[in-house]
Amino acid sequence: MTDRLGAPRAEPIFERLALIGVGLIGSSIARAAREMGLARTIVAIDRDEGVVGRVRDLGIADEATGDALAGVRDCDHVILCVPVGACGTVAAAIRDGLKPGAVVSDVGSVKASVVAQVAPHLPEGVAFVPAHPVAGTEHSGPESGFPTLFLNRWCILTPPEGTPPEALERVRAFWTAMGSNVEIMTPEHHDLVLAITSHVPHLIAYNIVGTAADLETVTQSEVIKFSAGGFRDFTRIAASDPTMWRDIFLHNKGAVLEMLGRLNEDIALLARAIRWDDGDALFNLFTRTRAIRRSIITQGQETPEPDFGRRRPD
Ligand SMILES: NC(=O)c1ccc[n+]([C@@H]2O[C@H](COP(=O)([O-])OP(=O)(O)OC[C@H]3O[C@@H](n4cnc5c(N)ncnc54)[C@H](O)[C@@H]3O)[C@@H](O)[C@H]2O)c1
Ligand SMILES: O=C(O)C(=O)C[C@]1(C(=O)O)C=C[C@@H](O)C=C1
Repeated sequence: MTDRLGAPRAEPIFERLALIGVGLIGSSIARAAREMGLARTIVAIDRDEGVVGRVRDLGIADEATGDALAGVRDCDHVILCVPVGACGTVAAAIRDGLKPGAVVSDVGSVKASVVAQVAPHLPEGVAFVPAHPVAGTEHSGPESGFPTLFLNRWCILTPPEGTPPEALERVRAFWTAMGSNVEIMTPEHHDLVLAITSHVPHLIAYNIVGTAADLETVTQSEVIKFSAGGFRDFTRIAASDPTMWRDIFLHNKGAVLEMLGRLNEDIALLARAIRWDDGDALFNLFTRTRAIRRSIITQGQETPEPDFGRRRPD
């Protein structure tokens, strides 16, 4: 048995792993953990009985249940893979089932709010190591997951002060074995960085697709007919799960509004450059942004198309 980096793995990192919420991320973890032998037993938990049935049919976990309290019993690693707005409710529901020494984590796209929601519910002796795999697609549900999702992607950990080092190391080893590069930062810093690199870009995509669809002179059919290049890329992002993204914006309000303020100022500058024929200003900005795109590809954070190994084809 080897991990994603090819290192031999003798023993699982966890005995019993519970994944609560078995959609894109939860099912990808199940597949990767199973493939690499990171847990002896994988328990899949979802409040949607339809999802529980599909997880059983897919055979991606050893056990599948709709009962979170019973599902987490005896688990030494419990990962919340639900929308960020549901993390507090789930933590309260599993509290009495968590065994001493268990390590609780999550995969939420927002960190400060998740820490505030979850930490108060965790009993003494249970460690909390929040995580955010910066990897995903616009698809949802257990069928959309795949084991290489986290390969060469960042996973950001935001451990609260006083987290037992052993718990942190086990979570780090778990994500490293799935192929991620692990970085540690505070929840607040995470939320600020992700506001500009992930959250605001999604808001822009939702906005541009919504505006185009609303335009009276551009009919819906023309939007579909002519959506070839840039607009089509926006529609991929704007197809992302509405519940997940509603929760992200409501739970990272401060940082998103701060970045939007900055963005509005910069858009006003671009409008001014266009109005006054300031070609140099436009050319200089576009040259800088092209260099950023190229450096992202060089660092392996984006794979040139086609790449059906990481991202499912449309
Ligand atoms: N999709 C991405 O690109 C991506 C990337 C990184 C992190 N995340 C984060 O991962 C989490 C899950 O996202 P996803 O894309 O896997 O979502 P998803 O919609 O594919 O799956 C979420 C699952 O959670 C279940 N669920 C919801 N509330 C629940 C509850 N109270 N108890 C038990 N199950 C519940 C749903 O039934 C669903 O099966 C979110 O917090 C999101 O912010 C998503
Ligand atoms: O690639 C995509 O479709 C994504 O939206 C993935 C993406 C991102 O913005 O990069 C979305 C949200 C997650 O928290 C992490 C990753």
